[in-house]
Amino acid sequence: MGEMIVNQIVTQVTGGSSGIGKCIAIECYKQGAFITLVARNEDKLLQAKKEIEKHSINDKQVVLCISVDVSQDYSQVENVIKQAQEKLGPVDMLVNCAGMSLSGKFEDLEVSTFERLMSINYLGSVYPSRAVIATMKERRMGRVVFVSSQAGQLGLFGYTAYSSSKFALRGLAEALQMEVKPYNVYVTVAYPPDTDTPGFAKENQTKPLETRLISETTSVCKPEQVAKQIVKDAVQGNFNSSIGSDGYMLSSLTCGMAPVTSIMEGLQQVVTMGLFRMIALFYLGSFDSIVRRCMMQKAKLETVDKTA
Ligand SMILES: NC(=O)C1=CN([C@@H]2O[C@H](COP(=O)(O)OP(=O)(O)OC[C@H]3O[C@@H](n4cnc5c(N)ncnc54)[C@H](OP(=O)(O)O)[C@@H]3O)[C@@H](O)[C@H]2O)C=CC1
Ligand SMILES: CCCCCCCCCCCCCCCC(=O)[C@@H](N)CO
Repeated sequence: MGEMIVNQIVTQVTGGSSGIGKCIAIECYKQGAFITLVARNEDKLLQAKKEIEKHSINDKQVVLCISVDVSQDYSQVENVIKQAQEKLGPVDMLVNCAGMSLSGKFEDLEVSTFERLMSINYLGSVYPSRAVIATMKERRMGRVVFVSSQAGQLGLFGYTAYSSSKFALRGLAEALQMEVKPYNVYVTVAYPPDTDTPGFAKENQTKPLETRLISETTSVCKPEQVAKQIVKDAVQGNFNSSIGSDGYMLSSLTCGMAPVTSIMEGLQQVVTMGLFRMIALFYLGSFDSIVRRCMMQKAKLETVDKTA
C-alpha cells in the first residue's frame, strides 16, 4: 500500500465549514492540497474559505465552496460533485465529516430525530462516497474517510439515536473497504472523542446529566489534534483512526472483523484484547453506577417535591 502525497491532491471535505471538518481542510491545505468544502450555509463556507486560504503554501492552491445538503437528494449531491470535478479534477480524498449529535433519553427523543440523525450521519456519508467511488476505482487511487465517533464504538446513555447512526458507518466502511482494496482505494473510519467545536457546544445545551457525567470520564480534545490524526491515518491508508489511550483501547477492543493495515496492528489486537476487556468491565461498572445514582437522585427530589 503506497502512502499518498497530499501536495496537489484534490480533497473534498463535507462539513468543512466548521469544527473538525474545517481543521481537516486546513491540515490538508497546509500540505499543499486543493480543497472543496461542502456544507449548507454559504456565509459559514465563505468565512471558512478565507480562514483556510491563510495557510497556503503556494499560489496555485484553491479553496472551492459547494453549498448543498448532503443528506437530502442523491442526484443533487452527484451534480454538485460533478461540477466541482470539472473545475478541480477528480477527487483524490473524500472526507465525510458533515454530521450532528442530539442526545436525550430514548423516550424523550422525537421519532423524527432518529430519522434526521440517520439521514445526516449515515446517508450524508453514503451519497458523496457513492458519487466519487467509481472514478477512484477507475484511477486506481483514492481515499474515503468516514468520521464516526467513540459513540460509534460503544453505546452510551442518551445516545440511542446518535450511536446507531455512527455504528452504521462502521458497517458501510468495512464492506466498502473489501470491495475497493484491489483498486488501491483505501477507507478510513475515525472515532474521535469529545472535541471542542461549535457542534459540541450545541450538543451540550441539551445533554442529559448522565451523558455528561459519563463523557467526563475522558477529556475534551482540540479539533486541530483530531484533524491531524485523521489526515495522517487517511494518507497512510489506515482503516482505523483513533486518538489517545482510550481511543486506542476502544479500537483494539472493538476490532471485530475490521481489516488490519499491518501485521503489527493485528498482533497488538490479539495480545491486548483480554486486558482491555478487563479494563472495559470497570468502565462499564462505573457508567452503570452513574446512571443508577442519577435515578436515585431524581427519585429523592420527587419525594421532596411531593412532601413540600
Ligand atoms: N465534536 C465532537 O465532540 C465530535 C464530533 N464528531 C463528529 O464529527 C463531525 C463534525 O463534528 P463537529 O466538528 O463537532 O461539528 P460542527 O457542528 O462544528 O460542524 C458540522 C459541519 O457539518 C456541516 N453540515 C451539517 N449538516 C449538514 C448537511 N446536512 N449537509 C451538509 N453539511 C452539513 C455544517 O455546516 P452547515 O450547518 O452550514 O451545513 C458544518 O460545516 C460530525 O460528524 C460529528 O458527529 C465525532 C466525535 C466527537
Ligand atoms: C477499554 C475501554 C475504555 C473505554 C473508555 C470509554 C470512554 C467513553 C467516553 C465516551 C465519550 C463519548 C464520545 C462521543 C463524542 C461525540 O461524538 C459527540 N461529542 C458529538 O458531538
